Amino acid sequence: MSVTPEHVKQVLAEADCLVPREQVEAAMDRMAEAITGDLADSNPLILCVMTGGVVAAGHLLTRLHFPLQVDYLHATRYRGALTGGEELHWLVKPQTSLKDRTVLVLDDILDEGHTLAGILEYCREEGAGQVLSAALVLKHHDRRVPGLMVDYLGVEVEDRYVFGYGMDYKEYLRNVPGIYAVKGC
Ligand SMILES: O=P(O)(O)OC[C@H]1O[C@H](OP(=O)(O)OP(=O)(O)O)[C@H](O)[C@@H]1O
Ligand code: HPA
Repeated sequence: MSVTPEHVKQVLAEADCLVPREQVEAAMDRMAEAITGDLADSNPLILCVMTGGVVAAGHLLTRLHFPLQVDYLHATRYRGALTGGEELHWLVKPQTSLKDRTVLVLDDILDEGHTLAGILEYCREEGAGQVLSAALVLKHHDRRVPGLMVDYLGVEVEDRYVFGYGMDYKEYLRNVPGIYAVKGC
């Protein structure tokens, strides 16, 4: 089926809500508290992983009340599809130097982890002093890159294709204020 606005509306209407808005907001409160406890005195650079990370970043940043800088990168392996390819495509690299910085990589979802693994490797190669990571959502399955986990996590979801709070369904539905699973996926 082609992706028309009508199709997108139907996908949303038929989707299952896995995590309602209030629970996502509460999870972000907890993440912000943990990040503040660890990083408030480290002048961190927060790296938003575009495009999916933009919503989590927007919500989380206003909960962090200490000096920090923000930059972004765009690395993608799904490129609008529901399954990811092998290769990580770097579309934009951060403009701020990572050398000796405490870097916090912030993304919407940790799924199989190839995206995050590639980004963490890049940050270390660029000379970051400390590299930490945060994801709003962790998908529960056993296909993740062995040993990979984020330092700060919002919520866990079952092994289904999810959208909302930055996560897309065929590049749509990132703006949905809740975490939903596509019917049948
Ligand atoms: O853990 P993984 O299986 O590697 O998947 C997680 C990544 O996939 C999504 O990005 P995507 O490539 O879809 O790009 P987008 O953010 O522009 O949608 C998501 O935003 C994460 O960055
Ligand atoms: O379930 C997902 N939804 C949206 N984007 C994603 N990127 C990896 N997994 C997912």
